[in-house]
Amino acid sequence: MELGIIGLGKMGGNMAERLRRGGHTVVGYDRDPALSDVGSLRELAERLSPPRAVWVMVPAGRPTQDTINGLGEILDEGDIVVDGGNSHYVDDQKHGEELAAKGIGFIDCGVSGGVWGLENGYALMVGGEEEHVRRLMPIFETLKPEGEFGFVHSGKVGAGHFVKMVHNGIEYAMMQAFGEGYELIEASDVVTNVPETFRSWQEGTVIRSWLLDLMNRALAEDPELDDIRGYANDSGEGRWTVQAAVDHAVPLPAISASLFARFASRQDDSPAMRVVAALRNQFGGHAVESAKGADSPGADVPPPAV
Ligand SMILES: NC(=O)c1ccc[n+]([C@@H]2O[C@H](COP(=O)([O-])OP(=O)(O)OC[C@H]3O[C@@H](n4cnc5c(N)ncnc54)[C@H](O)[C@@H]3O)[C@@H](O)[C@H]2O)c1
Ligand SMILES: O=C(O)[C@H](O)[C@@H](O)[C@H](O)[C@H](O)COP(=O)(O)O
Repeated sequence: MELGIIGLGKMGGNMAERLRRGGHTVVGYDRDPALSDVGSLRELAERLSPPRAVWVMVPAGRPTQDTINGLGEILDEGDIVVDGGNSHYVDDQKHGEELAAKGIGFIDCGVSGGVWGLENGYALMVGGEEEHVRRLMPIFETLKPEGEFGFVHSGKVGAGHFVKMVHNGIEYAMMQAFGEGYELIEASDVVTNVPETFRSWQEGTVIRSWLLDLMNRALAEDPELDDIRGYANDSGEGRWTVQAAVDHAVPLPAISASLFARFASRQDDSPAMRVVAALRNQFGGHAVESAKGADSPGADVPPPAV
């Protein structure tokens, strides 16, 4: 079938390629003219035959909002917009209502698989009306991995991005667990072959997984991960997961801790731990380390024996 794709970066570019390989006709628009097939959103719409389907694959927030506003002006009744970016599910409900007022359908689609999706397929988590999802099925079939799994129509508008958000929350906690296990094994004086240990876990263990495979790939490239600073960014999904947990009063200790660990990774020094150190010093005379490097007067006590 015909599809317009807006945003031809790491994800949209590969998705367009996978769809073309699958026999679909794709017209792509990107604000970067070097990537774009057409010069404007309007030209993209004109190149498609009605009823049209347009897939938005740009960063969440303002770029997605602007694109959906633009499409709302250009598309006609009966057309469908899919938001495949990592948008917040609460934005979907607004986008769905705005487009529905013009007779334009809206589907939110959480996409997983990263830059590997071109070859492996993309896991798709879809929210929207049954009739709209059915129309886009040829596209979903080509994008998803081969086989039984990798596609779900999770519910109404917002459901796709809600489950993608939770998927990413789980992703945060799993990565954090691998990271903490790595740090502890590295700290031990009995384990001498750290990369080999992680490699061995790829088969037979309870924790074998794609993330573990990717960790081994990274360790094969840089066995001590010396070239990477321990600084982890986030693009919103973990925060939204924790916010949703608060809204639903659902305890999420592991995912919350993994989100906060990322925030901690961005600090050169911890104001909170300066307070802890200052208070230990105040009540117990315990030594503090000077920000300038020298120890303060006062002897620390060893931790109690266990
Ligand atoms: N990278 C991943 O692993 C991954 C996986 C799943 C979902 N996502 C989501 O997919 C979306 C795209 O991610 P990406 O990794 O391809 O990002 P990217 O930065 O590689 O590509 C984004 C593209 O969108 C274009 N763009 C930005 N604003 C635009 C606008 N207003 N109009 C037209 N084009 C515009 C940029 O020029 C760029 O080419 C994001 O929402 C992201 O969160 C990313
Ligand atoms: O399932 C996936 O393919 C990834 O989760 C993907 O969505 C992306 O890599 C995240 O945007 C990273 O999210 P953070 O920037 O929040 O780590």
